[in-house]
Amino acid sequence: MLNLAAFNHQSKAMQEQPIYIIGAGAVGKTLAVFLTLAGRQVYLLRGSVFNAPVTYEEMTILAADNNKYVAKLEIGCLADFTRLGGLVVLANKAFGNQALSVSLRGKLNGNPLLVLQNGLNIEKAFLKQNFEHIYRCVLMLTCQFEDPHTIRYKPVRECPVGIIRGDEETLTRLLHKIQTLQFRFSKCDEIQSLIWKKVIANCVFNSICPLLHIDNGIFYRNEVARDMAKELIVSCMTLAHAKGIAITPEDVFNNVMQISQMSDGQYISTLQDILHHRPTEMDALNIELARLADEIGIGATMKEIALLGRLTKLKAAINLKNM
Ligand SMILES: NC(=O)C1=CN([C@@H]2O[C@H](COP(=O)(O)OP(=O)(O)OC[C@H]3O[C@@H](n4cnc5c(N)ncnc54)[C@H](OP(=O)(O)O)[C@@H]3O)[C@@H](O)[C@H]2O)C=CC1
Ligand SMILES: CC(C)(CO)C(=O)C(=O)O
Repeated sequence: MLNLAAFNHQSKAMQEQPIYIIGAGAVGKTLAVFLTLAGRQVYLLRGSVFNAPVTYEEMTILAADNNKYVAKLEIGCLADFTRLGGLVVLANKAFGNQALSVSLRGKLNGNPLLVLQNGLNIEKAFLKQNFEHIYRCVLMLTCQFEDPHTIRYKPVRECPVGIIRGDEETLTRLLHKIQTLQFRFSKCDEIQSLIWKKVIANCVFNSICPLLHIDNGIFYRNEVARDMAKELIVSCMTLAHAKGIAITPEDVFNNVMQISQMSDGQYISTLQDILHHRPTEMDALNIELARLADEIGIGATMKEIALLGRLTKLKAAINLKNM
């Protein structure tokens, strides 16, 4: 049974602790601005750099309601802390998780880790390192740099958060801690099906949009693109069902259409990566789904998903070489 006095005491303690956001990119900076303006103590830490001097940046978030949210952010590194005394939020690229699971080991002291990244099985490294509290958020928003100090932010809807390893009480407390009016989170009991729904949506968006060099609204505006999305979604169902994930193609398609409409004009994160000559997260999207299908002998069902993933990776690699 829930001990209310103890819960309230721990909630108050967590409210007073800082929040550490790892990954000073579009999502990390957007969240840091909203939390700072809501009065939380926030440390934004570089994900790809372990040790460097602290810097200060004024960031402006342009929201969908045309309001501007401005805050000064302090940006440091993991080496500045021997211990992280509060909630740790991962807003770095998921391919950095293996190395981060090693540099974060021993620094969390039982504090929760909240993963804000796209992809399937991205929590694996932290599970292997026996992190006690791992929570996963499915991001339903877009953040895009307009210039180095301005980010255009379009939320789609509340971002669900569920337990990978941990407990309900900690989840409730951490949601309370990171909730703001502009960057909304909600508690979710079935996080695995939402992860799969989003990953399949990402397989469609994060390959087709970069390959066409077009914004997210294409599926909402164009019938041919919409039909392609439907075909790709249907092709993922055999794998999802074989993995015990109870989702329907209609669920995923509606998700794609909602994201497409709400983020019309924004570029998908993978296209932003390619345009900035950065590596992509394809290995945790199309390539991971194709790998899982191969593993259980149904690789043929994922041929198109795999090919789109490989083409997107190739486009990113060519762009990296042409820097
Ligand atoms: N932008 C968007 O609209 C959306 C993004 N997402 C997801 O959110 C996550 C963050 O994306 P976003 O903010 O757009 O990405 P950005 O590239 O803007 O920022 C990610 C940050 O990750 C860090 N990073 C890069 N490489 C490594 C590495 N090898 N090891 C550790 N850290 C690394 C860098 O941090 P630093 O500079 O601090 O070193 C970088 O600033 C991704 O998983 C993305 O898929 C999901 C939905 C929408
Ligand atoms: C599909 C979308 C826009 C939703 O948040 C996304 O995940 C991305 O930009 O990578």
